[in-house]
Amino acid sequence: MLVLVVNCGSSSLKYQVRELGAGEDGGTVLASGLIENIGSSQIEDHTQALELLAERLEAELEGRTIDAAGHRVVHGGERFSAPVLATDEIIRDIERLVPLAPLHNPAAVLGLRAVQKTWPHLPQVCVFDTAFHRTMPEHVWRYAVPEEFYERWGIRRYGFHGTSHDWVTGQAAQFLGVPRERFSCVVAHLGNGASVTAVKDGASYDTSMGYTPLAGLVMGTRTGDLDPSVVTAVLRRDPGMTPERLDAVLNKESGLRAVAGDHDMRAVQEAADRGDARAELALEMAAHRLAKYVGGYHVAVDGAQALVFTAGIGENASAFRARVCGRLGALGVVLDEDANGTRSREVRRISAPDSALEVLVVPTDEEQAIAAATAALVAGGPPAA
Ligand SMILES: Nc1ncnc2c1ncn2[C@@H]1O[C@H](COP(=O)(O)OP(=O)(O)O)[C@@H](O)[C@H]1O
Ligand SMILES: CC(=O)OP(=O)(O)O
Ligand SMILES: [Mg+2]
Repeated sequence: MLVLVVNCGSSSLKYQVRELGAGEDGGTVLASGLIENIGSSQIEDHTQALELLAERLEAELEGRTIDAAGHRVVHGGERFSAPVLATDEIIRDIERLVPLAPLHNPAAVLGLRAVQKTWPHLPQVCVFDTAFHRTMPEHVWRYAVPEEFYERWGIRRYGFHGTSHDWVTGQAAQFLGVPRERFSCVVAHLGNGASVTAVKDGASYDTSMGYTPLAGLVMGTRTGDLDPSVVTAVLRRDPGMTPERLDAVLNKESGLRAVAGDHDMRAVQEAADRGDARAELALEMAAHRLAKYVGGYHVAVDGAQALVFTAGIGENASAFRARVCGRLGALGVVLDEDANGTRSREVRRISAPDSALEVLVVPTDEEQAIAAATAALVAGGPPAA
């Protein structure tokens, strides 16, 4: 089966075509690419991007046709706890969630509609970032605010990056030879967006992102956790400030970018290595925040068996991993410096034999997980891992 995996951003579209055999997990990649600058004079909208993609695929797939499409949908609200086949009704439901994820969901809706227009009979599957976190207990997902915030506006903690946290948890359990339902760990997904999840008995118990993907860790351009009074204070003091502008500041002009002047971990690490004090401060802030979460989540899951690093920074930034693990001595974490410094695309252990917690690096693969879930739903096969 050929599955097109689509990850729509507001101005970009990432795609992969994967071939999956019967019972195969994620298959092999036949084609992949990125269409950028959607909304510019060359590519007006997502429909036009999909037309361009269809043309590219016709050339790349040499006459073979796509059997299904799987979409990453960031916000599934309370309704979706698993992947679903997209119907008109489902697409309208995702559209209704736009107020909860104004930066992420509109693009997914456009992508679903554009695929529908370009390939009218293609089965489409939605895979939600929030779905994995639907197992969080109420005392974790609640905010201590008046009840009507939740009743009227759905204000609660949802959590994101679930497809990645779920996939990485399965890989880590398998690597350690522990049955997933008896595996507890802390997963740090550190990309441009970053979140950390407490996994208890194989399921999400707590996670650092909340109502939106702004909460939690210090990220490339996002603040992470912040006293909400900062928001009201700035709105009151700056007469030119609006909620929309402040949203943009907190999401796009904060985090590493605000402190170090660059959002990219490679650039920040290089600057710190040259002795740049702001870059060093930014890294200390990011590492301190993450280490606090790891300690808290170790307690929350009654003792994690492993700490797992994934995504662009988690998989590649060995110096940042060392900086974080260096703060976890109280948990008995001991890093194997050589293993940490070795580059690889494989699941691997980077903790020393006497470490109280296993520390692993697991490459994430959201596309593979989306392809597997899509194939499983369309073929009625076994559910994805
Ligand atoms: N070799 C590397 N060393 C340090 N950081 C890296 C390396 N490769 C990628 N990164 C960092 O990973 C981050 C991007 O992560 P990624 O998971 O690709 O992001 P996205 O959320 O956009 O998918 C960037 O901060 C980048 O600097
Ligand atoms: C939900 C989220 O933060 O996604 P990304 O990391 O792709 O920005
Ligand atoms: Mg990512």
